[in-house]
Amino acid sequence: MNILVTGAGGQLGSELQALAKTEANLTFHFTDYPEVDITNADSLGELFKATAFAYCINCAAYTAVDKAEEEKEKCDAINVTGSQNLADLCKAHDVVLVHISTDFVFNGVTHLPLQENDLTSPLSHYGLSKLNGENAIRDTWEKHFIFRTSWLYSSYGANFVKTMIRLGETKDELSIIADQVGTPTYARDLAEVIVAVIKTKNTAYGLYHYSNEGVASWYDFAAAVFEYKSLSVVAKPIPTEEYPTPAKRPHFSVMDKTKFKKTFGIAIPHWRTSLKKCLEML
Ligand SMILES: NC(=O)C1=CN([C@@H]2O[C@H](COP(=O)(O)OP(=O)(O)OC[C@H]3O[C@@H](n4cnc5c(N)ncnc54)[C@H](OP(=O)(O)O)[C@@H]3O)[C@@H](O)[C@H]2O)C=CC1
Ligand SMILES: Cc1cn([C@H]2C[C@H](O)[C@@H](COP(=O)(O)OP(=O)(O)O[C@H]3O[C@@H](C)C(=O)[C@@H](O)[C@H]3O)O2)c(=O)[nH]c1=O
Repeated sequence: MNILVTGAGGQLGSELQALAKTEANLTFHFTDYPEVDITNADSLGELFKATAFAYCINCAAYTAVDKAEEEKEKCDAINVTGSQNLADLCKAHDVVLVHISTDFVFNGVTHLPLQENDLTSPLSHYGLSKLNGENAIRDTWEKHFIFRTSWLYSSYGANFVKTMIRLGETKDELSIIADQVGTPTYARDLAEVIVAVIKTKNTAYGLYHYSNEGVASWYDFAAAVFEYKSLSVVAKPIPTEEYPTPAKRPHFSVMDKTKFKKTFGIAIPHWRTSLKKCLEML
C-alpha cells in the first residue's frame, strides 16, 4: 500500500519516518519542501499521477504561531491553499487524506473539555488558517481523517520541550505562563495512531480530537521537563499578561477525546508518561 507523506521533515513527519522502519508492509513515500511544495498544485498533480497512493498524510504546515501574525499570506498559502490542493488531488485520485489540525481553532473561554462540534473561534491567524484548512478539506473530499491535536513535541525538530531544556541549562530562573491550560502531545503517539488507523483500513472518516491524556499549563509542562531532566532552574509561574506575544493563545484548550476512543479503541497515554519516553530518546 503506497502512502504519500508531505512535510516529512517536521516533527510528526520525522516520527512517521522512524515508525516506517518497523512497518514492512506499508510503502511510505516521504516528501518535504522544497522538493514537494503543497502550495504548487501542478507539481503535486504530477506526483499523484506517477504513483497510485492509497493514503496521503499531510504533515506539511506553517506552524510559527507568532510569525504568522505578520506572514498571513504565506501562512494561508500553506495551511489553506496547500490543504485545498491535497483535498482536490485526493478526490481526483480516490486517496484517503489524513490531515492534522490544532487546539488553536478554539478561543478557550470555556473550562469544559472541547468536543469536535464545539464552536470554533480562533484567536490567532495560525488558528484561523488551520480552521480554514479543515473546512477546505471537509467541503471537498469525504474520505478524510482530520486529527486535531495540541502542544506537539518530539525528539525531532524544534518544540517547547527542547526550548525548555536549552533555556533550563543556561538560566537560573524561567518565567512560564501558568494560565494557559491544555494537553501536551508526543508526536510519536500521534504517528502511531495514524499508522494504526491506516493499517486497519478504518473508514470512520471525519474529525477527531486526539492529544495525550491529562491537563497541564505551560508552567506544569516546563516544571515536569526540569524535574525529569534534573535541571536545577527555578520555574516561576506567571500570568499571560507578563509574557506578551504577537499571537493570542487560548487560556483553555483541553480536548475531549471520547469520540476518538469510542471509534478506534486505541488507549491514550498520559502526557507525563509520554514526556518521560521522549526525554529518554533525546
Ligand atoms: N507543533 C505543534 O505544537 C502542533 C502542530 N499541529 C499540527 O500538526 C501538524 C504537524 O506539525 P509539526 O510536525 O509540529 O510541524 P513542523 O513545523 O515541525 O513541520 C512542518 C513541515 O512542513 C514543511 N513545509 C512547510 N511549508 C511547506 C510546503 N509549502 N510544502 C511542503 N512542506 C512544507 C516544513 O518544512 P520547512 O521546515 O522547510 O519549512 C516542515 O518540514 C501540522 O499540521 C500542525 O499544524 C497541531 C497542534 C500542535
Ligand atoms: C519560551 C517561553 C514560552 N512561554 C509561553 C509562550 C506560549 O504561551 C507558550 C508556548 O510557547 P511556544 O511558542 O513554544 O509554543 P506555541 O508555538 O504557542 O505552541 C503551539 O504551536 C502550534 C503550532 C499549535 O498548534 C499549538 O497546539 C501549540 O503547540 O509558552 C513562556 O511562558 N515562557 C517561555 O520562556
